[in-house]
Amino acid sequence: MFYRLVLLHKKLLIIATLLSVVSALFGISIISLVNSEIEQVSDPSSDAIKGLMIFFATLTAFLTFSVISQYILTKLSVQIMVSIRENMVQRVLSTSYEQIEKVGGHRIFATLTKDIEALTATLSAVPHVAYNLATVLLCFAYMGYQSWQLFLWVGGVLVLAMIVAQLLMNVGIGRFKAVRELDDNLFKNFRALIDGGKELNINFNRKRFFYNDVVTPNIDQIKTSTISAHLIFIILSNWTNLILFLALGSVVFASQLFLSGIATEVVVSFVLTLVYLIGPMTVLFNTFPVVAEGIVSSQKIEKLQLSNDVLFEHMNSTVTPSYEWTNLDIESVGYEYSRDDNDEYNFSIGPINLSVERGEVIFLIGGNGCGKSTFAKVLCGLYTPTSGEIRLDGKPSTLDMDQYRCHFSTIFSDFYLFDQVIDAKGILADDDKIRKYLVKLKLNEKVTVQNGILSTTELSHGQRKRLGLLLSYMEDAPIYIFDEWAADQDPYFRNFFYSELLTELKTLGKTVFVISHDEQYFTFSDRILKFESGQMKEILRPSDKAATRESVALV
Ligand SMILES: Nc1ncnc2c1ncn2[C@@H]1O[C@H](COP(=O)(O)OP(=O)(O)OP(=O)(O)O)[C@@H](O)[C@H]1O
Repeated sequence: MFYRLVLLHKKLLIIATLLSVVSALFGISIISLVNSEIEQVSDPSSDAIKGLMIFFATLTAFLTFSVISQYILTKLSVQIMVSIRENMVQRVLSTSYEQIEKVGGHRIFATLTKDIEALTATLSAVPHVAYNLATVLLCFAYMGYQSWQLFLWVGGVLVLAMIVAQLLMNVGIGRFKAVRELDDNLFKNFRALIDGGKELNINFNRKRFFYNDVVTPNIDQIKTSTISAHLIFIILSNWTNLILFLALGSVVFASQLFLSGIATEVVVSFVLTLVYLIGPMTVLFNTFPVVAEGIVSSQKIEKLQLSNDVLFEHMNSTVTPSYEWTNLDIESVGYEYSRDDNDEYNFSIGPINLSVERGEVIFLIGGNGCGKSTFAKVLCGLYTPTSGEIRLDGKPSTLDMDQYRCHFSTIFSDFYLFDQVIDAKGILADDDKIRKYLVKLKLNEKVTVQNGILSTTELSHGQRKRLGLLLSYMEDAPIYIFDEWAADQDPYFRNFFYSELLTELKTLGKTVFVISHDEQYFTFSDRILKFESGQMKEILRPSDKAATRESVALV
């Protein structure tokens, strides 16, 4: 990812780096100029005015190129941040629901906040590193040009420093990795803090336990690990500073003790260059922790196994369902939840065989945990079958999942309510049509709509579900899945759902799957599929004359 993002911005990066090199060249020229002026201090024939003018001209050029390159670098940082954000949102959107569920929302959330920030900081540091590295390399070249013997001496000291620095860097990265793992847990706790607000507020003992025994130890661990990680980089930074001074001292002493043939001007020039180098070298050393955190974040992002399919060309087109479909065939379909290392048991459904025709109203029934919702998620393409095949008019669902999924509109029990109402074309729906359904669902006194945007979604649970129904209705999909929609509705709306809405949808030619425990309404189904421990069998409806004893004991 790191490499890909650098490539994406290579043009600006190259321009910024080239300007940085030019600016660094002017920096070196200033040193060289000062150096030659020192040599002429005792020479009365020297033209100091001319020297001064060149000095100011060089200063101006140095300032101009520095400002321009820094401006481009800042622009680059912002662009990098924008593209990391876009890239991550695209990757999450391209990732299957299955994988997101498996990874866990808190980890994705931690990545969307923490890792994006860390990666942005690292990538933004790349040009600064390039700028300072260019300065350092040019200074080295300048020193090498002045005296290769003295340069070898300085180089040896610096290589030694770099080997130790690399070892320290590896330890630091390891410690940042440990911190990052703890951060995942912190985000999980943050989520509990918000989502569990009711439970925490009502029960003081839980609140105390959550604070003292869950959150505080987590935060303390992060504190200790972060300090220990930064300690490594403090040691690293001081070590490299020390080495620079050591190089400075060694130039002075080595030129006296071992390399006595070297001219004083050359030694002075080396000292001046090394002093000048303290600035760029300090910047480079200070970016070590930033780079380390970026590396850890980049590895963390890859570990989430988000989709790399971020080619969103088709984002500009709409997928359209076939309203005239005739056959939905579910052939030997099975699904098994993937097992975690600490899972002793994992649930599976199937093999399921079923053939559905357009316009059928099918009830899915069975006790808690028998696999109804799991089947519904497989049916609408949120989960990919682990065995068997689903075909719509003979076309396997896996050929084009987005195309297949667009045939469904769903309301699961943990549904999310968007405040933008969109129609079948994926554009904001017509206000008058929305208002008609707000009235029908008795929400018109609570919610208004303007340009397809609902005024509020802050409603009671039952009302929110009704609003969910409105959104689903406006999507105008050929197939609907309602997962215990009526469970928390009052008798009026429960009756409305089974006796009016289902009939209306059927009349419109829609196919409806209803997960239900409401036995008294089973007569509104065309077919009933009963689930038991992941297995499905079709049973007769209670109203059927030929009903068997089994059809009476439905759940
Ligand atoms: N995300 C998941 N990861 C792993 N296993 C899961 C997951 N969701 C559900 N399960 C397993 O699948 C089983 C069936 O769950 P499912 O939600 O399909 O039941 P259900 O029939 O819809 O139940 P209910 O009537 O209570 O809604 C659960 O008992 C659980 O063991």
